[in-house]
This record gives sequence, structure tokens and C-alpha cells, in this order.
Amino acid sequence: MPTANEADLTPLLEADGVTRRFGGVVALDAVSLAVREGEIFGLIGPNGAGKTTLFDILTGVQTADAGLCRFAGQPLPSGKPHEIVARGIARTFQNIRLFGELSVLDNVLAGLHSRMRSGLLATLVGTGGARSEAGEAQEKAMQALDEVGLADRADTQARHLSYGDQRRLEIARTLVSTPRLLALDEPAAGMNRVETDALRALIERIRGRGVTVLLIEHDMHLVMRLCDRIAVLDSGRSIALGRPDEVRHDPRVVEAYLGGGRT
Ligand SMILES: Nc1ncnc2c1ncn2[C@@H]1O[C@H](COP(=O)(O)OP(=O)(O)OP(=O)(O)O)[C@@H](O)[C@H]1O
Repeated sequence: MPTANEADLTPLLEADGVTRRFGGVVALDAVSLAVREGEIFGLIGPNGAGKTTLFDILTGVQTADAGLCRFAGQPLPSGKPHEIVARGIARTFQNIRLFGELSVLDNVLAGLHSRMRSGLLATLVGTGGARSEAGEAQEKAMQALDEVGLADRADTQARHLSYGDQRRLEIARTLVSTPRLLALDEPAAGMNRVETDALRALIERIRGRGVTVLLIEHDMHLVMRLCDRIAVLDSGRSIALGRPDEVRHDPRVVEAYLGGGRT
């Protein structure tokens, strides 16, 4: 049972009975969870558990067959990623999606242009309004790069960044939309321990600014140290939810990870 204090915490993002099928595969089977404002919430589970599918539905990349998602108490539009970004949810993807030939700064600006009033063409042509808007965008992009520790690499081509830095650049791209909730899909994938520790400090800094963080992650060392609460999915069902120390010792979780030789 939640304590009185815990019950008082308002959910920011809710999934309520979310179901998704692919032919005969039930990727999500009436999954419900609530991410509270200001927390770092981890979504874990063995391969194929349904984590990415849930992430995709919460961020409008896929639509649910049944169930509802709410953000700040309002139903989330289904299958409309741009509207969802406008509501204050930003996300990264499991596979890095950068423009390798563009500079680090331009990669962040590319994320901003879609939201600028003047649009990319006016900015390139250089109309007055577009110029001042472009100046603001540049400033915002540099702030985001500073926040992730990449300001000194602004002119470097993205493809020359280390893997860990590319992942941090992806986070910078999301920060320019000043999200209220940041959803990170396997942010530590492919990172070494030093990079992962830096990532953990970065995510804690972002949360320190009041941003709620939801992440999918396979790196248990990171998840257990970083997250306030964790939900565990297995075969499309939510099998456990709680603080890291509660989840770690839950027999259903141990079975999900170790049963059947899965990792
Ligand atoms: N586009 C699709 N078409 C058919 N089946 C799919 C599709 N996307 C996901 N699935 C299936 O749905 C289930 C959940 O997949 P999902 O990718 O959400 O799991 P996951 O927990 O993110 O796994 P991983 O940790 O390996 O990324 C799996 O059985 C998967 O094969």
C-alpha cells in the first residue's frame, strides 16, 4: 500500500490498460502505470517484454489497440508525435538518429527548426525576423550543448563524436524543446562505465531542473542507482512496480530475468 505521502504525488504520465497486438503476439496486455512529476522512472524487462512498444505508444509513434494515456491529466493524442512533443514530452530512440555529416550544433538546430515560426528556408535566406529567431535558436542550442557537456564540440561533425557523446548529443536535441518529461530509450547502450557514470550525472542534473525522466535501460547497475521507481514488464504484462530495492528482490522479477535462460 502506498503511504499517504506517496499517494499525494500527482502522476504526470499515465498508461491505463494499454494493449497492443501484432497479429497473434500480444506485445502489451492491459498495462497500467503512472510516472510521478519529478521522478526518474525506469522501465525494465527481458528482451521482447514490450518496453519499446509502450514507449512508442506514450510518445505517439504507435497507437494502442485499447487503453488510454494521459499527460498532466489530459488524454494524449494517439499516433501524433508532434502534438505530443508540443505537450511537453521529448524522447530519444534506441538507435542513434543523428546527421553524421552535420556539425554538433547543426544537429541540435535541426531539432529546433521544425518548431521555429520562420522555418528553415526563411532562416537560410536571412529575412530580418528569421535572423533574430535564428540568433535565439543558436543561443538555445548552445545552452543545451553546454548542459550535456558538448559546447566545446559544437563545430565538430557529429560522426566524429564518440558513441557516448553521440548519445549525449541526442539528449541535447531533446532539451531544446524544454520538455516537462524526457523519455530515454536505452541511453546507456554501448557506453563504457565512465560514459555511463557521466550519463547518470547528466540525467540527475536534468531532473534537478524539474524535468521528469522515463527511461528504458538494460544496464541494471545504472537503473538501480539512478531510478526512484521501476516498473518491470514481462511478456507484455507489468509484473512489478516499486523502488529499486523492492524490485530487485521481487521473486517474479528474478524469475522473469533468469527463468527460461533469458537475460
Ligand atoms: N512491428 C512489429 N511487428 C511485429 N511484432 C512486433 C513489432 N514490434 C514489436 N513486436 C513484438 O512485440 C513484442 C514486444 O516488443 P518490444 O520491442 O516492445 O519489446 P522490448 O521490451 O522493447 O524488447 P527489447 O528489450 O529487445 O528492445 C515482441 O514479441 C516483439 O517481437
